[in-house]
Amino acid sequence: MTRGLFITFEGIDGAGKSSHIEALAEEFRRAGRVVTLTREPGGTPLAERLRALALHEPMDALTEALLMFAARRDHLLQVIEPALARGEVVLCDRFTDATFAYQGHGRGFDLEVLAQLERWAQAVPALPGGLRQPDLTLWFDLAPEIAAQRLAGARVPDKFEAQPVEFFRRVAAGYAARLEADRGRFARIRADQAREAVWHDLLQALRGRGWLQ
Ligand SMILES: Nc1ncnc2c1ncn2[C@@H]1O[C@H](COP(=O)(O)OP(=O)(O)OP(=O)(O)O)[C@@H](O)[C@H]1O
Ligand SMILES: Cc1cn([C@H]2C[C@H](O)[C@@H](COP(=O)(O)O)O2)c(=O)[nH]c1=O
Repeated sequence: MTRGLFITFEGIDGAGKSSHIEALAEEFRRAGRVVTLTREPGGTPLAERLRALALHEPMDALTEALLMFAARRDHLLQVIEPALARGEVVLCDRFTDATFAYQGHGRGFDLEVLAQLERWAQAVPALPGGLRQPDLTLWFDLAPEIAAQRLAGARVPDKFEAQPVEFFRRVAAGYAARLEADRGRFARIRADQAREAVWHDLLQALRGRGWLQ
């Protein structure tokens, strides 16, 4: 059976992830793969309810992190693991790198505690190493000032989108640190380019791994 693939999309709000995720799903379908397109926080009825709380209710950073990981555990067990077991391509708009970037670097919450929560929430005993991680993370790297311009007036901002540019500088630095710690898993996409160039680079990252022709 074809091996499942778990690909995550990451970046600050407004970096351009959603603009490309459906196109990549279509590209995989053209290549004969079944695709599960999903997002975090969310992806199951329970996780979507937790998302509504996390994105709109004021709370401290630990509560926020616990909600993210609770939503993730449900999503992993209900959606991601079954899809990977069926040999599907799972494209997920954000995953645990977002928790390290937003709750860790953005809010300043303890990275070691996040790492422990990650070990519990992503435990899949059948896997070598026992922990589910993405096969590839596409990091849309964009300056917070440009992202803010792109989002200005586009929609009513949620709790995170309403944060000042300094918050997103810390979040972006968090993503850069995650890439440095695990270079093999990440592809950095320069998101300040025109859409066509971003799409080209994204496809190259997939082709370079032999996952698309
Ligand atoms: N390469 C690009 N050049 C200019 N504008 C872009 C580009 N890519 C996306 N945009 C625009 O920027 C805005 C944000 O894009 P998009 O919603 O895809 O970002 P996102 O990373 O998914 O954001 P969020 O995480 O907040 O949902 C949209 O208005 C989109 O049309
Ligand atoms: C998974 C995850 C997400 N967030 C934040 C990041 C975004 O501001 C929102 C999700 O909105 P999107 O439009 O779907 O990108 O949630 C977070 O702070 N921590 C996380 O783990």
